[in-house]
Amino acid sequence: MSIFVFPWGNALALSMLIALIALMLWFYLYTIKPTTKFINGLPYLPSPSLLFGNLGQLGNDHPTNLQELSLKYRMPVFQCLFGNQRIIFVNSYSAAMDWFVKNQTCLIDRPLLYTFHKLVSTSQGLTIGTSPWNDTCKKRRLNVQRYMTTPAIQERASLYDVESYSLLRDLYQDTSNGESAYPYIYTQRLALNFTTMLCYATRFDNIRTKLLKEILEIVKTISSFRSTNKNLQDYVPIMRLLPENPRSRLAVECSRIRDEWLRKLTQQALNHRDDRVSIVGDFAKSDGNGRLDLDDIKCICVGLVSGGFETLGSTGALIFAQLATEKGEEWQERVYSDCIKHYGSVEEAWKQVVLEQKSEFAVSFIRELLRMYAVIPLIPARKTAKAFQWNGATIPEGTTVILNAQAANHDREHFGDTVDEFVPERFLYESSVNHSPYHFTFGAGSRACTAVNLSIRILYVILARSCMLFKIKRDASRPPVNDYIGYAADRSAQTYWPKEFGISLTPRDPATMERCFRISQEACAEQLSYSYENDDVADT
Ligand code: HEM
Repeated sequence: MSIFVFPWGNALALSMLIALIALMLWFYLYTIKPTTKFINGLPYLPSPSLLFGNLGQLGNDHPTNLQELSLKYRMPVFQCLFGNQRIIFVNSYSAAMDWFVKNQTCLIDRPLLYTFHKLVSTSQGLTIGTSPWNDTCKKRRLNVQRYMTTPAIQERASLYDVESYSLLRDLYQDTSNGESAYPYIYTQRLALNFTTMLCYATRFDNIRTKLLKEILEIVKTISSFRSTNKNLQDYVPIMRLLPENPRSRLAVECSRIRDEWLRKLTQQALNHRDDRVSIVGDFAKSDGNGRLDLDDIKCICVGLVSGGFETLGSTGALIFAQLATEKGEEWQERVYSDCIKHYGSVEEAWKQVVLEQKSEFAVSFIRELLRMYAVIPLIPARKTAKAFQWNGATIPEGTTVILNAQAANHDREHFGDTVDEFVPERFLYESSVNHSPYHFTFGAGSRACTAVNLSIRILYVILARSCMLFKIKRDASRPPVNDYIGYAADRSAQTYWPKEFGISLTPRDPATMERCFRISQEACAEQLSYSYENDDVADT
């Protein structure tokens, strides 16, 4: 018998029906209805599912699948749905120029992400790279530029010196017993030290320091919260309501640990404000009357450390992955002879490469390395700050746009048939590709990486100094993977790092190596003494 025959039953059924409709409406509005409208006139990815949008078509490797779909449907730019979020992907060199260079003022903003911005970044505030465009972000970005100018880079030449020396010293020591080493951990330390020296005047001399390991782990985990395919809760809101979301718990825990070591490093820099040069020290000496307050400085520093260390660490290791190929032996000789030609002798080259990038071949090699491996293949999302027209479509304000740098860097129409090969001479001669932007690995336009020149300089120093002193050999039992897709250890990460491989370093001439090492030891005695391990205030 049906309940509908009783008057009270009718009321109950009606309430239940209303509740059900309200629930469905809420469900639709909260988790299914796209956050922004379909953009007329802009191509789109077909067949989105109700709950996940087009995410199901992108598998584990978003950049490569987006690149393939763009080629398959002949759409360099398309809109698609990630859960209920509409996102535009830009996948070719010329479209990247149109969107991110020509229309850069329209793309100056960044969207907020649920996991990264609501869970991870609550305590330290937003870094430059993750902040929407506002007066605070503008002020911080302008201040960071002060440390990235050509004179500022020259002034901090000792940083390139001390870190490249320590890298080669340890790689040599750890492989001189006939063993091979995976250079990534060494280049990670170089990158981390580089940024912690800049910000806090502290470095890690011992590659096995516990805090160093902890930092490397935490920063990697934190950056994974910005990856497009590890954070379903960013795009499918219903996931946020699940009671035990392990990703969210991990996010909160990581941010707590990070705050703790940042507090230690900041304290250490404050303690050394009078005897060491650092961004935190600069601020402290100005007695807080400068244009930045302590919150600004903390945010700038955490942004520089996290922005710099993974990208630079990965690209640095990829130098060795290329030098350890068969052709790499020839390239080592070429860097060596080009440096001798320009600098005169090994010792002179060792001293001068931190000040001048005279070897055109080494510069072209680094550019090609950056083009080949976009270590952040999907550039962190931008948001349109104002509407603009593209190919007849109006792109409204508030739209999320992501540049697929991997696809743009491997655009056959722009780079020709050798696009997927590593050609270190590519940017050496007059050619249709030898102009800025050479590639999109640093992003482009108004929110491009602030540290392009500084990064190229340190990569140049690593390459030149390695080839001046050593012959780099691969471990045949664990050779590097060099293709631009297969090289990445985890294709679902936001920043890629190379799969494990082994190299060893054999000195070209042991006596010259010793002399060059001594030159750096003496020139950088002070910086070497800034080691975290030596500092008794480390754990205060
Ligand atoms: C090989 C090395 C590096 C690569 C490939 C790289 C790549 C990138 C990319 C792709 C972006 C986003 C750009 C965009 O949205 O268009 C970025 C932003 C940024 N990077 Fe780098 N980066 C590197 C090194 C560094 C270093 C060493 C530092 C600091 C010392 C740094 C600091 C920053 C900052 C502060 C931003 C935020 C810019 C903004 O949003 O306004 N980067 N980087």
